[in-house]
Amino acid sequence: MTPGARTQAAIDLLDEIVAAAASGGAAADTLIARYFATRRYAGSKDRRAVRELVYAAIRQAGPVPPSGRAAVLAVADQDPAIAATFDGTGHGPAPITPDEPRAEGGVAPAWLVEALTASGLDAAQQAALVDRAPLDLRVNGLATTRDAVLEQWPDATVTPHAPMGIRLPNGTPVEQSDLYRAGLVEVQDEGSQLVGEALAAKPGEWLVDLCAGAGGKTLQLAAAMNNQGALLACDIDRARLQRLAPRAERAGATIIESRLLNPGREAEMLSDWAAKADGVLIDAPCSGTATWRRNPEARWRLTPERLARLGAMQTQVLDIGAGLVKPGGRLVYIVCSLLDAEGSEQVAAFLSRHPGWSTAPIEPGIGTLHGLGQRLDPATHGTDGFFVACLRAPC
Ligand SMILES: C[S@@+](CC[C@H](N)C(=O)[O-])C[C@H]1O[C@@H](n2cnc3c(N)ncnc32)[C@H](O)[C@@H]1O
Repeated sequence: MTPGARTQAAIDLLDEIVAAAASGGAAADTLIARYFATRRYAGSKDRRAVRELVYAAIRQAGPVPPSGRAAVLAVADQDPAIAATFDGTGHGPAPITPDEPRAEGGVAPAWLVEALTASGLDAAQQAALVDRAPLDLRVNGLATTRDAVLEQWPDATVTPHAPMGIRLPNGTPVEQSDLYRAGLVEVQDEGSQLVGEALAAKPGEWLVDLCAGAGGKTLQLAAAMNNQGALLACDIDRARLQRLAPRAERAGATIIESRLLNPGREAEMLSDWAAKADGVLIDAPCSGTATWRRNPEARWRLTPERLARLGAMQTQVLDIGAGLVKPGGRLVYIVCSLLDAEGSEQVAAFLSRHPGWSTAPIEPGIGTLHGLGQRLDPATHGTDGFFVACLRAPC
């Protein structure tokens, strides 16, 4: 592809991404993969260049841009090499005309910036939410040690905070490596590893991962439990939960039972675990405001109405989880969002609904104390952002 054709491809893709954000359609990564699946003439360098330009344009535009062209023009204003490709030749975009609209810059739409500011994030912390994320892996303690992996993977370095974390250069084809295939490592952001440790899982315990998804944190819990005890992984999303079994097999995690829950019937379907768990992990559905580094167009999809719906889901999973915890047991609540409405305020509301419950310290501490929990954020800790709180049931 010529440089101009690559720019036009980015514009076309951004038009699709903007439309998908408005209609709740496919994610940017999926749209990019589909686009190239039907354009075999595009080589790997073309694909990389188009992808980079698409993501640069997404990161640059705080509010939803009016068009793909406006989004790329905003990048071209900062990058003369991109601006030069608007020459109207071949398959390239038409020349830039005076006063063409540009995508508005910024971190996010104005209402979200306001909510982030009210949640205590300064301008630098907000800007870092749309930085590029590193490629972090968790070493599977059931199968090996971090030192052994570091020896076999010369490109890897240790992550600064998580005891089993390693970092690789972005773009490393992890899933094609022998170490990954043998179950010695899992892709997991360092922040996710740190908050997964907040439950302080121990061998022999009975634990529930209530919102297990594809099991990223379930596998971490199984490793911390050294495959001893009972570990129940639940979710209402069949497709996600189905991905756990092959991952568990690869990782050699043998104590996991997975259970698909019917929305609205969760407590009934978990009645055999009522008041039995030593600990419950709730990695709740949330807006993902603190993982924009990985899918920056998510900030174009969030609306106040969706945020309110997510809040109702968080309240619901917290109440379901509380019913599973034995007297004196613990519940760890996690969201990958830095909005107080999804974090500390949810915990405060939980405490007012559940007399006798209290917050408990997380040892060792994670990140920065914030409200009724602790927080990690990309600017301060170099990880994805998380809010995490530990709650103790009355005895
Ligand atoms: C943040 S994701 C979990 C990610 C996962 N823990 C991990 O580490 O990869 C939140 C999950 O909560 C699930 N969820 C939403 N409502 C639920 C409910 N009522 N009961 C159980 N899971 C629910 C969603 O399907 C989603 O998979």
